[in-house]
Formats: sequence, C-alpha cells, structure tokens
Amino acid sequence: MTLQWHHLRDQDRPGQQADATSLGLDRWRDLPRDQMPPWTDYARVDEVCRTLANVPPIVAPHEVDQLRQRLALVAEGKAFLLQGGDCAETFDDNTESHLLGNARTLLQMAVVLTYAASMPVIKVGRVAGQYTKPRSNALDSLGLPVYRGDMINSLEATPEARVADPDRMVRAYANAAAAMNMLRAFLTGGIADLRAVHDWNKDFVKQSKAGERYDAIGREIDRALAFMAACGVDDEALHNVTVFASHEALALEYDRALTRVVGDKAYGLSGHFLWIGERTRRLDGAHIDFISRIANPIGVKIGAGTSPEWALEVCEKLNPDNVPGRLTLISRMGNQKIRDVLPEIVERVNAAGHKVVWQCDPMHGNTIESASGYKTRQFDRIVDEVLGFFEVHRGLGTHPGGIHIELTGEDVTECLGGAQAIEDADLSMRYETACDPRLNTQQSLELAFLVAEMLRH
Ligand SMILES: O=C[C@H](O)[C@H](O)COP(=O)(O)O
Ligand SMILES: C=C(OP(=O)(O)O)C(=O)O
Repeated sequence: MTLQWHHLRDQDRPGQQADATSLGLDRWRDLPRDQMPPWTDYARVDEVCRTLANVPPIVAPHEVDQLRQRLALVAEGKAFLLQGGDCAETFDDNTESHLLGNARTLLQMAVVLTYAASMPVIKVGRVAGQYTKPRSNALDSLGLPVYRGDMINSLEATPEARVADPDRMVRAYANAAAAMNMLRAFLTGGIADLRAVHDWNKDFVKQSKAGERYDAIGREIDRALAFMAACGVDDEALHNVTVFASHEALALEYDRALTRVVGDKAYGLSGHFLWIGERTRRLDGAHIDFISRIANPIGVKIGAGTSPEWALEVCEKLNPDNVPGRLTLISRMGNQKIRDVLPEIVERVNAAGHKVVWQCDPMHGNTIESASGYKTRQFDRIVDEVLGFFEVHRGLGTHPGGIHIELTGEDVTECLGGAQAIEDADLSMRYETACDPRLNTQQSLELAFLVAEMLRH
C-alpha cells in the first residue's frame, strides 16, 4: 500500500535548491519491498511519520559528511573501520550502563587496533537506532508473529505484543535521541580520555589473558602520554573520542521521516551510517532506491550468494560519482565460503575502479543452532572468517578495511568458545540477546588482538 505523504516540511522551506520530490525521496514507496513491517494501521503510520518529519534529527549533516571523509581514508588504505554493538537494541536496555558498557568495549578494541597496527581507527556503533530486525520467517517457534525489533513490535511472546505498532517508531526516536545525547556527552567528557584507558577494562575481563594484554598496552600508553606531557605536547584527540551511530535502514518509514533536505542533498539523519541488509538488497527494490538518494556513507551486506556482476551494479547504482567513503561493501559469507566467493568480487570491483570500503561481518554467515537449541556462533569460525577476509585482500593487494561485529559490554554467554571456552551447556547462563548471539567483552577483546596481528602483518 502507498502511504499518503502530504506535509513534508522540506518542500516548504524557502531557498532550497532541491526538494523531496526532485530528489526522489519517496520513490521507494512504489517499489517492491522485502521485510515490510506488518503494519495494520496505516493512518497511524502516516501520522507518526508526519510527527517525525518535524522533530530535531538524531545526527547532524556535518557529522555525516565528516564520517564520509574519514571512511574515504579507509577506502584509500589509510585507516580501519571498527563497527559494533548489539544485534538488536531494546528500549529496556537503553540504559546508561548498557550504552557505556558497549562503548567501552568498542573503545578497548579500538585502542588495541590503533596501538598494534599504528593505524587510525574509525569507530561506529550499532547504536541509537538499531531497533529493527529482518527475519527468516514470519512466525516464531510458538506460531506467533515474529519479533521484528523494538521499533516494530515487542519481544514479549503474546499475540497482542507482537502486533506491529507504529507508535513504537516514536519511542525508537526518543530512545535513539537519548542514547546519542548521552554518548556525545560522555565521550567528550572524560571517560574517553586516553588517560582513563585502564578504567575501560571491566573487572570481569581484567584477570583474563586478553584483559592482562590490554592492561599491558594501557601501561605503554601511560608511558607515552607521560613522555608527551613532559615535552609539552597535548592534543584534543587524546581526550575525546567520536563514535558514530549506525543501524540497518529497514523500517523505511522511520528513516525517510528523519531525512532532511539540506541545499541540494538529502541526509538520512536517523544515524550517521545506514546499511542495507542481506535480505533487502534487491537492486530494483525499495531499500536500495531509498538509500541511493541520501548523501550519507552507506553500507550493503553481501552474502555468499552475491555475484561479481551484482556487486558491480550496486556500486554503479549507489555510488555513480565514485566518491570514496560513500559505499562500504560488508561481506558476511561464512568462514567456509569467504575464500571462494569474495576474491572475484573484490577483483572485479577493484578492476572497474570503484573506490569502496571493504568490511567483514564475520557474524551473520556463521550462525548455527547448538545441540541444546540455542542460536549461537563459534568464536573460531568468526576468527577464521576474518582471517579469510585478510587473506583475500592480501592476495589481491587491496585493503581489508574493517570489521562489523555484534558485541556487548556484558559478560554474556551467547557465542561458543574463546578463551573462556564457553560450551553449549554454558549458553543458558547468560543468554540475553533479543535476536542474534553477540560476542561478550572478553571475546571482543580477544578478537581485537587477533585482528591487530593480522593488520600488522
Ligand atoms: O540479525 C540478523 C537477522 O535479523 C537474524 O539473523 C535473522 O534471524 P532469524 O533467522 O532467527 O529470523
Ligand atoms: C541482519 C543483519 O545482518 P544481515 O543482513 O547480514 O543478515 C544485521 O547486521 O543485523
């Protein structure tokens, strides 16, 4: 069904060089759309979107441009992209301690990567908007409409709670705004200061091998900072961190409503970086069309079924001007396929001159069901997919630009293995994800050390 869309503020602003119509921001409404939220009350969807079209956005256009410029460095092989956070953010978990726990884990990984590889690391959270999930089946194991993320319905297992509720988009906006507000304040206000590098190491990680290695790096950083201070060298970058916000652009009503026209461009201001998932990437579909029309840095997941021809077409469609930093191709092929499928894609895209960021998501191609019935992932397979990603790029002389991880700052037991040797029987101890299994803090740190070694070599 096509929604009515009468009151776009962008169109009313005087002096605009472009407007929503000339930019084609609503063409997606007439295109085939996968993973459509099963709305029933379309009038309410329309009302909610009109409200969201007039609220202050979550992020600002200049920040979006800044991220694109930083990602251009990744495309040129001069920086590394670290992206991570919850599989599915939830309203209940949108707390100070959860947000800071995730942010600290990301910062710890970034310190390890920056220190070991001497390369700038661009930090992007799956945060402040990661409230929708594409699903394999419309019904869950109980026969209820499946949970599709807090922006759409509730995890609670009742028929009423699973009805798609448009008002949840307003709650998602409010939660995203609060999360972004808090992160901005904390990451420039002391906790992200490199002098606090040891404080990021949580007690439950400190005693582990990864925690000890991390503290050793921290001590070297302390010495370097003391040396710099003695020389009178100081820099803002030592005291502040920028973490950009990203999410999957799945509920297009939400992302469209938070899009603003600025000059001759449209910016999707629901987040800095938006990506299209493996299940919604059809070239003639709504998601690819929408994302092609905003100026943000964007990503597209590419699974093991991706052909080199498709990859070339998506580059031409999403980045016709070949702007470095605009497009990230996120491979998620599984450790058993990446070495076979990725090389030809990289080779052909590279030979055609497309300047993309290559990023590896080693999570989504490696999901299994454990013997006891938990959806899980094996740490070794995750590491092996990243290794395969590095091997492919090393073989072709291209830059393995980044990783994309589902993680949490909690001591959960959702993925098997790692130094803690989490086994199937342990999964039930702290299996807390709303959707897919995340690496816990220790596993995330272990992965960072392994990736740092790969980067160094
Ligand atoms: O995060 C990714 C997808 O939403 C998820 O893997 C789909 O899970 P499902 O196969 O349980 O629906
Ligand atoms: C759904 C996701 O991934 P994919 O589209 O690769 O399955 C995700 O990253 O949350």
